[in-house]
Amino acid sequence: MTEVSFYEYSKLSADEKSALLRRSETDISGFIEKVGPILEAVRTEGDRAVARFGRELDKADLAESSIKVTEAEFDAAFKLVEDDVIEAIKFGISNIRTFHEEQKPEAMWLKEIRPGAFAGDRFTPIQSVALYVPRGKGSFPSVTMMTSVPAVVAGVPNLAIVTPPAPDGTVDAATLVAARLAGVDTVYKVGGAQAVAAVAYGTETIKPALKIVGPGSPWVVAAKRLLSGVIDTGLPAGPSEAMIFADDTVHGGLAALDLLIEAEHGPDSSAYLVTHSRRVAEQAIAALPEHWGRMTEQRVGFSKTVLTGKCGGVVLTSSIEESYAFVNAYAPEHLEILSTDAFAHLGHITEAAEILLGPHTPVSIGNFCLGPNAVLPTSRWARTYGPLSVTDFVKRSSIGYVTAPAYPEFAAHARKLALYEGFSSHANAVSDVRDAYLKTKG
Ligand SMILES: NC(=O)c1ccc[n+]([C@@H]2O[C@H](COP(=O)([O-])OP(=O)(O)OC[C@H]3O[C@@H](n4cnc5c(N)ncnc54)[C@H](O)[C@@H]3O)[C@@H](O)[C@H]2O)c1
Ligand SMILES: N[C@H](CO)Cc1c[nH]c[nH+]1
Ligand SMILES: [Zn+2]
Repeated sequence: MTEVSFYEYSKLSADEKSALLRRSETDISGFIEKVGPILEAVRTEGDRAVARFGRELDKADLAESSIKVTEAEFDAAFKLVEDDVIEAIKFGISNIRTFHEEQKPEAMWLKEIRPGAFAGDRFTPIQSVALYVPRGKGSFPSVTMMTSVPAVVAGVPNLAIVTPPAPDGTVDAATLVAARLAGVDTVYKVGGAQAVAAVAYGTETIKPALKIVGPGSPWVVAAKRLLSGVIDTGLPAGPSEAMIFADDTVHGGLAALDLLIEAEHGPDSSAYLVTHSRRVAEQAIAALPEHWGRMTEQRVGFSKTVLTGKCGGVVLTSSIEESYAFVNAYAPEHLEILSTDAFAHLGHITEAAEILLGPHTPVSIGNFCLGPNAVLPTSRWARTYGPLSVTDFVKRSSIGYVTAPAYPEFAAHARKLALYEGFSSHANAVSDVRDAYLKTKG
């Protein structure tokens, strides 16, 4: 008999309520301590350390000379992956591309701020970005699509995927298929903390990048934290998490089915069902054993750990308003609104990285092929970050242009403020000294 964690929200103390908001990743100090030497080894030894950690940590048959995936390996991958999986990858890439092309900002906008004075923004691609594709407790062609497509749409000229090698020294074949179909040709066989260090510092084989994006295990999260002064580490995407919000218009068994989606990623996942309907809560708990009967042993193990532990379970609230409040306080990575009138709830939810509406939009569809990005902020970072997007692959420069007729008014105001702040060169540059130069050509 599996005891799923069950909470009656209104009966919890303030401390118990805040404990529900915790993720397994909240304390990664243990990982930080252990990744320090890995990062230092990669910095000082380069490829030698990358190959050694591949052998030690991934148990991979990896030599320094085989860190970079070859053309022949790409070609072989297309033969290994079944046609219907390749079709599904193409379907996903097509939708993800449509979504991200829509999202791409205009290359430049300019507004006439005052007559004769213009200002705006220009967006240009980041020159090099590394895409982390996990491979520990699963392989992730979907993460390859979700990171590669927006990067290609943004026009990043130097893209490279880093992903852990399998014991036979290969990269997951579907990941290679997805990479090539999305338009990324460089893949390095390196994962975990050593991957973050390799792209931050560069090695003999691996080119350094300005930024790394993509989700990963706490080893990856810890390395990103330590190297955030060396490389831009993008949005914080750690162990997967989801919240299923259900009102009283759906069957609890459906809620349980979807609760298991993200709970099966690993023992460090987080997954809650929140509902004000006791019927839904009870149906969900009762349905879990049948759903577990259709899952692999490994995934049953992971999801049981999550749903019987401190980062998952069923939360019964005393009202729908209390459910909204819990969702917003939790700020989940993925949120499903299970209701026959899902749009009615949407306005009440402000803190969630991805909001999927109605019984036909399970997290699985969002994860693989709907179009929006499934690389999302975890650990309550949805309160300040959004999903990975095209804008993560570009940087913004502001543009300004003041014409001669508009200049005097701006100069007068700028000079006053410069003098007030005590900056004499700032003030001189908008004084009669400039006027004199402007009147002469040399
Ligand atoms: N937020 C998102 O968008 C999103 C998407 C997909 C997956 N995820 C999450 O990403 C994570 C992927 O984790 P994973 O483990 O499957 O793959 P991973 O590639 O992130 O981690 C595996 C790597 O960790 C390193 N490692 C493992 N044990 C180690 C040890 N003892 N010492 C040092 N390094 C060690 C190894 O180098 C290994 O290659 C999961 O938590 C999953 O939930 C998140
Ligand atoms: N749920 C993950 C993001 O948290 C994405 C994913 C890919 N494959 C399966 N799931
Ligand atoms: Zn998932």
